[in-house]
Amino acid sequence: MAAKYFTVTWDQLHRDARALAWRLLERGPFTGVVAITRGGLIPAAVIARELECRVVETISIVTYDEEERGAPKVVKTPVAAGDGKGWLVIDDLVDTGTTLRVVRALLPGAHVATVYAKPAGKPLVDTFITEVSQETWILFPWDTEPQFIAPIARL
Ligand SMILES: O=P(O)(O)OC[C@H]1O[C@H](OP(=O)(O)OP(=O)(O)O)[C@H](O)[C@@H]1O
Ligand SMILES: O=c1[nH]c(=O)c2nc[nH]c2[nH]1
Ligand SMILES: [Mg+2]
Repeated sequence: MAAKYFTVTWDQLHRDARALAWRLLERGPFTGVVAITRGGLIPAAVIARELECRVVETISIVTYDEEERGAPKVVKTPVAAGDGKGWLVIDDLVDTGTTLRVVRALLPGAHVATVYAKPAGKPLVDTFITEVSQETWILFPWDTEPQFIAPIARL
């Protein structure tokens, strides 16, 4: 269990992904976007829309089983992105940097961006929007659902 949780709603994710697109505008234009699946798919769709980029590729690295980290496994490589030069790589977050280390080795020329970043992974990212502490677990809207909670007075 993480020490703290940072809950992200669909609205907030959309707003933060658009803020990232604003920041990336001056770093482009890009030949295409590579989404790191699965977490990078939604921010990549928002950013590709804002940057008017129609070419979207995917790379799939499996590193976590829920909050448990394992050895990173590449289960899909991008077909069209070459060494990444001129391409924009998007992920939802960087935590330890394990996933991005693998991605950077495969696409050394790419510009790498995430919406959220934790301190240990920050050096692996070229552009990000919001930093949270290393002990915080980010809860994304696709992993959560609203539920009843007890009144504060009863906790
Ligand atoms: O910096 P790291 O310590 O490598 O952690 C960050 C990665 O972990 C999560 O992906 P996950 O492996 O859970 O797969 P998913 O995107 O398919 O959920 C997240 O989406 C990042 O890709
Ligand atoms: O949903 C997630 N939240 C996180 O904080 C995290 N770190 C690695 N992988 C993660 N997945
Ligand atoms: Mg991921």
